[in-house]
Amino acid sequence: MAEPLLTLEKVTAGYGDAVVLHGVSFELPEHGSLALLGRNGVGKSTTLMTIMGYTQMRGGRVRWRGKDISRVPPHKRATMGIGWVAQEREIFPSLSVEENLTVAARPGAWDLEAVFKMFPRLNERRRNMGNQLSGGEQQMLAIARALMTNPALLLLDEPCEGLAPVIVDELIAAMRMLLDQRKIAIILVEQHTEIALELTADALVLERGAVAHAARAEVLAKDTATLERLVGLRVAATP
Ligand SMILES: Nc1ncnc2c1ncn2[C@@H]1O[C@H](COP(=O)(O)OP(=O)(O)OP(=O)(O)O)[C@@H](O)[C@H]1O
Repeated sequence: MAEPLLTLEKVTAGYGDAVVLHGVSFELPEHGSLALLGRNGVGKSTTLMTIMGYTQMRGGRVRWRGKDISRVPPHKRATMGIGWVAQEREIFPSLSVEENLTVAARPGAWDLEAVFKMFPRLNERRRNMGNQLSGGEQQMLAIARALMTNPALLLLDEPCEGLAPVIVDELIAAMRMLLDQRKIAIILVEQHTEIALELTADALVLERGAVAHAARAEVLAKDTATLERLVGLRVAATP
């Protein structure tokens, strides 16, 4: 079998003395897609931050294409092909849209033309400063900027949070396009459970920093009992 793109092996990690993740294990294949679900505070963002190298590992391993990267610093992981879109978006306020995009760009299929094709709004706003953008435009810019690094894996932390439904639809369309192209792997943390499960191939539900359930996304989407128990939402079953 082909080597997974990313492997977490019994990862225990947290912040200083606070241990948040307790033995988290999963694999993601090249071009795979995984929804990371669970109630507030169960460790979803911490899992993404651990993959990026921003937390303190207490045990276990993070492997990238088989190589142990547990001690590799975040900037090196970025150059290896891991792109992270933080919940806070972290747009540079005093740089233009175009400057925000080119500042971390690396050669590859994703260039200005490609990201503007995916997000035409950003093209219209290319000379605007980061602080002149709406929340939705900032989120598009954050995703586009991560794509400009031409990652093999994109970590998306609640990209639809707090955005108007019309913008959420645009973001969903963009994520679907990304996944359909099957040139990139995605881990998606999303409160909108139905959206996440519709987009991704696989799903993982965390509870108190541990994996409570793993399933194909289409199977979990119909498993309302598990969703109600572990995600806490009353989710309508997909027919
Ligand atoms: N920088 C930090 N320092 C210390 N503790 C933190 C830090 N960030 C998060 N935590 C703690 O880690 C735990 C897991 O938080 P995390 O943000 O990973 O959860 P989450 O599942 O992403 O939830 P949410 O949907 O609320 O973001 C929480 O108890 C939180 O208080």
